[in-house]
Amino acid sequence: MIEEINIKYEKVVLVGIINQEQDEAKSKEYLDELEFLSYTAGGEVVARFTQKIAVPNPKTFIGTGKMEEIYEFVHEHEVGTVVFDDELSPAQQKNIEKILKCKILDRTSLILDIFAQRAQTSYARTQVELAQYQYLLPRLTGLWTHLERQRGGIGMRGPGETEIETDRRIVRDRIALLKKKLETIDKQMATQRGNRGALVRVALVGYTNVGKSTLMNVISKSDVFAENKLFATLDTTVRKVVIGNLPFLLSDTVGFIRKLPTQLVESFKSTLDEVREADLLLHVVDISHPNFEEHIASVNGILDEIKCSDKPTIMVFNKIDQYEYEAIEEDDLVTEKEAKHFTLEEWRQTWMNTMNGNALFISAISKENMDEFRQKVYSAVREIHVTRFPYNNFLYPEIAVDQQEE
Ligand SMILES: Nc1nc2c(ncn2[C@@H]2O[C@H](COP(=O)(O)OP(=O)(O)OP(=O)(O)O)[C@@H](O)[C@H]2O)c(=O)[nH]1
Ligand SMILES: [Mg+2]
Repeated sequence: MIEEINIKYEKVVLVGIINQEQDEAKSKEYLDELEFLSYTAGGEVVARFTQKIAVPNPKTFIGTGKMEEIYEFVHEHEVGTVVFDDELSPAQQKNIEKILKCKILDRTSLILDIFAQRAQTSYARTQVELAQYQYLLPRLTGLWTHLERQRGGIGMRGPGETEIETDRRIVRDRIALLKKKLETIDKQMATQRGNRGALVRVALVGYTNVGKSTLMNVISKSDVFAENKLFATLDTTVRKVVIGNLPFLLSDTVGFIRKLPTQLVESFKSTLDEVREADLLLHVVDISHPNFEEHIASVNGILDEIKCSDKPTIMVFNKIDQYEYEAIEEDDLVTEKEAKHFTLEEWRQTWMNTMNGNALFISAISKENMDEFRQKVYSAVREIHVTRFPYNNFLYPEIAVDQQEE
């Protein structure tokens, strides 16, 4: 018998909405990303459904007609999972499940699922487990328990409610336990970080799949797992890197994403501490991605959330080898120039021009502009170093990095 070696992908259907905040094009981009997320989680997207809806239906998120359409498709094609791009309330999730009679996920639960799949170390697993239980807790409520309890009285005190209460207690206990476990690990990690001594600390941050690990491998000549899936990295890797004559610590960490579940931000506290305690951030951007400006905004939002937006930052625009723009024909006087028509040179003249030279354009894969990258990082690290250790200056006289390389 021939063994089946192909990975079995689950059939998945995506659902998104179009409204004032997200027009058709935006909605498509979000669904593209959701498709990539589904694929990373092991799902093959067989159809997408979108609905123009100003205010989501409080009970079922989308309208009845659209729901019927999805129901028919799902049952005709034996689809097991429907993924919504937006966060569903526990009640909505339950209602939709009843109607569609299949597994219902939203963006948050999908991301949590990927994290769960990819968590390697017991530390990462504990963090993910905590986030999952926090997501689960409000969803343990029976749909009507809230109302029932308010009404109380005869016939409303059933075993159902008690069961839910017991379940909830178990989950709460588990959450408390996991939090304690993480606290202990956090303390250990803080000590470890403290033991790393006086070296300047640099952290790679950025949207998922932009090439942080690849860049880490290139500059530290290490071998960090990189692949074309989302959230390849969950644990932080720290390497000592020497550029010119200057040693510093470089950490590669979990990538960010639009609407990163808050439960994850919270439980990945220690992983993110690496970013919080860094002296310098290298914000890596995939400039070949049509949505890269929005990615930057998402990352900045999370940096803000973890109080890191004031840190010295170098913007590293990666994947220039893959950058493409749409040319406007010279005799085309109608098409208005937008972001997708910019050449790299034109991009440099936009807001990037106001970054005081703290914007770099590289390719970690084809190693373009790596000398400029090294020189820039070297200068920034050196500046932090000599400010911190003014008497140590003589150890590191300024040098031109490229002359020192191999
Ligand atoms: N064309 C091109 N591809 C690149 C470049 N840098 C990285 N990649 C590819 O982009 C994909 C993602 O790279 P990673 O290094 O895993 O990205 P990451 O930012 O660490 O991703 P997460 O850990 O998931 O957050 C891989 O397939 C890399 O080969 C580049 O400069 N050019
Ligand atoms: Mg990575």
